[in-house]
Amino acid sequence: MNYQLLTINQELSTNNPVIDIKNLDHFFGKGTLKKQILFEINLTLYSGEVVILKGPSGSGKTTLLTLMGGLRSPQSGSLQVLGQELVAAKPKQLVEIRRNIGYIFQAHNLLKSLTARQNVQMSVELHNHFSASEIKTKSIAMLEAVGLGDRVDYYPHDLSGGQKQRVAIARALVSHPKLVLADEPTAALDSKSGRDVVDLMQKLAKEQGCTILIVTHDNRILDVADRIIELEDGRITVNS
Ligand SMILES: Nc1ncnc2c1ncn2[C@@H]1O[C@H](COP(=O)(O)OP(=O)(O)OP(=O)(O)O)[C@@H](O)[C@H]1O
Repeated sequence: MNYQLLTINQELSTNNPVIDIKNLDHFFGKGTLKKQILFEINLTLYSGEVVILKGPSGSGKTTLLTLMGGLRSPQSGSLQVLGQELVAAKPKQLVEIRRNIGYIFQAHNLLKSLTARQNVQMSVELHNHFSASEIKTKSIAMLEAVGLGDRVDYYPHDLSGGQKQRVAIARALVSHPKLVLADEPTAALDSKSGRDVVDLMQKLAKEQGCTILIVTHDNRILDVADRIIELEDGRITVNS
């Protein structure tokens, strides 16, 4: 046993929370229509982990994912993303945190009028420290990494569902975010394409050392996870 390596790995996983949530509640609606959706969520995600979030429809998975992604404002408790507190954060701070996160959704959300490369480039252009030629090179390299080196100039309508989702993965990972949030990334795909897509996400996440959280109903992909979290009626019931 290499104890030095073990210690380093332990330090890496315990010292680097990418997400740290404490006593988070969330409500929708106002007055008599006010309804609590999330209850006392406590959850820490560490650097380099692939985590699956599952649970019945309506249990609060997407709500939790959008809170972690700075896509809606958390109301109480504490939610830290990459060391930044999002409870009571200003809209500008949420925008800033979103730059450090890659998002992959069920519908790939590619822009129809842009080629695969241009769709990927858009995400790098948010980071203004790269030159135009660097951005182009990075985008092509990322499309090659997802197996679409021969499709860089194709428009979305000329790509299959699985290929479009691979472009979305390239777009999410091209700027090497520390966190990738994926909401039902395989829902619109057949089982083979779905499998390929999650295998690819896992491989790239491990190569880049980023944390990846996948919300899914798809029991066929559970084995890609280092950890599975289960939500039921807005509460975490499994964290293993
Ligand atoms: N913007 C909103 N306003 C009011 N209620 C909402 C809103 N968004 C979600 N809800 C409610 O919050 C609950 C949790 O929804 P959420 O989409 O987070 O669940 P989910 O586990 O992701 O479900 P699914 O697996 O069906 O996508 C549901 O009862 C839903 O109706």
